[in-house]
Amino acid sequence: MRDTGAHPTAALHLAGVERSYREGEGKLAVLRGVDLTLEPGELVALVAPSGAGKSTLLHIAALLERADKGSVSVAGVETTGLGDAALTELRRASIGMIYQFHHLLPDFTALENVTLPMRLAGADKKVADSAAHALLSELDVDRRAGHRPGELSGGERQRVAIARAVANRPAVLLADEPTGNLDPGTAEHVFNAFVRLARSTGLSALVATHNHELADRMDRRVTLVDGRCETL
Ligand SMILES: Nc1ncnc2c1ncn2[C@@H]1O[C@H](COP(=O)(O)OP(=O)(O)OP(=O)(O)O)[C@@H](O)[C@H]1O
Repeated sequence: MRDTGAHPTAALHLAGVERSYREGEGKLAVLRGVDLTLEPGELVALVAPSGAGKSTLLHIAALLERADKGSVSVAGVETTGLGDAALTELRRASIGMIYQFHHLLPDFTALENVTLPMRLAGADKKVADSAAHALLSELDVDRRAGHRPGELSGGERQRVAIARAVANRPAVLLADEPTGNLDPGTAEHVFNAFVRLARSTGLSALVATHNHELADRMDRRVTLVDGRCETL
C-alpha cells in the first residue's frame, strides 16, 4: 500500500509525488511517483542525467513549487493543503537552499549575508554575528567575513552561501549542483567543507550533483529513472 501521510521523524518525506509540465498540446510528465525519505542527519546525493527532473524534485521538496499529486512533508509537517503563507513560513523555518550560483546579496559583506536570515528570524545582532563567524570559521572562510561577494573567489562565495543556507539550522538542506560552477580542485575543497559541517551539525541534505566522486562521500545515492526515485 502506498504511503501518503506525514512521516513524523523524517527530515524530508516525499510519497507518490507527480509533476508534469505543459509541452505544446500535450504534457511532459517529469516526476511520475517519487518516493523518497531523508532521515535526520542523512546526506543523500541525487545523481541523474540532465533533464531527468532533479531541479523539479528539489523545487518541490523546497516548497517552491507544488506537486500535482502525492505528499511532501518537511520536518514532520505534511504540506498538502497548506496555504502559501504557511508554506513560506515552513520553508523559512525548516529549509536551506544552495544553488550552482551563490545568490548572495552583492552590497552586503559575507558576514552580513550570513547573519541576515538569523536577524530576520529574530536573533540579536551580537548572537547572530558570533554564530556567523563560527560558521564561516568552520567553512574556512572567516578571514573574508568583511568582504562583499564581488571581492571573493568562486569557492569562497559558495562557502559563504553554504553558511547562509545553514544559518537557521534547517531540518533539511537542498542543494542544486552546489559545486557545478567551480573547477575540480575548488569543488572538492568546498564539498569537503560542506560534508564536514553537515556531519558536525547533524544536518540532513539532498544534493543534486553530476560529480560521482563527490556523490560517493554521501551516505546514499539516489537517481531518477522514468520519473521515479531509485537507490543506486
Ligand atoms: N517550468 C517549466 N515548464 C516547462 N517545462 C519545464 C519546466 N521546468 C522544467 N521543465 C522540463 O522538465 C524536465 C526536467 O527539468 P529539470 O530542470 O528538473 O531537470 P534536471 O534533471 O534538473 O536537469 P539539469 O541536470 O540539466 O539541470 C526538462 O525537460 C525541462 O525542460
